[in-house]
Amino acid sequence: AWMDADFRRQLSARRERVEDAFEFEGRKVGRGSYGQVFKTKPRSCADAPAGDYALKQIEGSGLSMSACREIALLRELKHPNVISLKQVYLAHETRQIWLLFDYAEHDLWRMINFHASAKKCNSQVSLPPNFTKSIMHQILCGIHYLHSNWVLHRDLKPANILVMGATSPERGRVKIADLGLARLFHQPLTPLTEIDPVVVTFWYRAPELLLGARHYTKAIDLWAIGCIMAELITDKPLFYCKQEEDIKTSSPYNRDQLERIFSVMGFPSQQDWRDLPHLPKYGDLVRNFGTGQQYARFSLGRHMSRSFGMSETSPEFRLLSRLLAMDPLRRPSAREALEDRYFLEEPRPAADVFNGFDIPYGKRDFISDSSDNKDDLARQQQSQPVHASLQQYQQSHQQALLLQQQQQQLS
Ligand SMILES: Cc1ccc(-n2nc(C(C)(C)C)cc2NC(=O)NCCCN2CCOCC2)cc1
Repeated sequence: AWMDADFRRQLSARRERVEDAFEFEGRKVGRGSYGQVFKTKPRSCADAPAGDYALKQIEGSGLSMSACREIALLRELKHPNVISLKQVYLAHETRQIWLLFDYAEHDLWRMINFHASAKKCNSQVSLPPNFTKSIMHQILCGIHYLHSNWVLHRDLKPANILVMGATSPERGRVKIADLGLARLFHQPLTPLTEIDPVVVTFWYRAPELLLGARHYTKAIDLWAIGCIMAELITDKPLFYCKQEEDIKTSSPYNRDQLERIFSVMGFPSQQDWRDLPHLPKYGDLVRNFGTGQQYARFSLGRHMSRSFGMSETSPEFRLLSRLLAMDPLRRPSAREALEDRYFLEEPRPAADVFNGFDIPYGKRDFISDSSDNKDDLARQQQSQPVHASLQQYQQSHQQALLLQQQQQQLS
């Protein structure tokens, strides 16, 4: 061996083992094709500051391409709105790779589901008036940082927008992450189902990708941010489209998803999107949709005003319609979006998206090893039964109100 045995033994004896430094048995919060994630705290002997951490055990062994990319990428990036890699552990015996992150208790997927369920049971959950604006501002700050470092996200969706919990010093701060399928190739045409059987959603995919665009662009990330903004406002995925169980087609062209986009946005005319006819799947588009006359009366303004009473002249709507321009060349850059009037007028975006309000969401569930992957994943994506966390929230909220009244009587 190139390293003499005695020296190797010394190194191995001194190397900090992840299981010696952290306690994570039975505290798995995530699992997918990319690996598994545990919620953990440092043991007293570890030199990590107190607090919650996320330990990601990378799938497979040795320095796989995806492990290499994640480590190389994350160690270069440092921004308050981007997940930060704290430490890398290499377990030599098992050739396992562990990544240590600050733990994020919440994510937009679970938060939006919580509000959607609360609406269904007619329970009001009070949120600060600048909630959506604060989240949007921090997503755009994070994406502006990534794009200025020529990093494209490629898979922005609510599940990848994390928010720090009440016990974190960064309470209510957005952290952009990528929990999803560790894509082996960065071509948008790789059928994701080859990598992971979990059904992927196309709800956040820009129209040019669905029409065969061969390369990801910054504008593709901005489209997804527009979809997330609409979902924060309405608690519903804007381009919700039922998913076929197993997506057989490896083609990027997804007729149902395009149909949903057109029934919200209307059909793009020549002057709306000059380059449309040059896209690879334009032939399929014409074959399936003709001249799109049947969508003539649809528009985003009509959709948002009819279903959510949003005024087409409000700054909120104007930013949304800029982000959701069908022609990628007409979408704003992250910087241009941050300079939009929406962020300059009251109420201003806040550093803590909860603005000091009680955080109503439950903690992440731990997933056990017993049940098989699919159920796990379904349950893992389920938030804690809403009524439970809703009751907890209402009780703590009632107590807070009662306390406030007593204090007022006293003062
Ligand atoms: C192959 C691959 C996979 C992921 C990445 N990746 N990329 C990013 C961006 C946001 C910088 C683009 C973040 C990650 N990794 C990641 O979020 N990791 C998961 C962090 C786990 N959370 C930490 C906070 O608490 C909840 C769990 C890169 C390459």
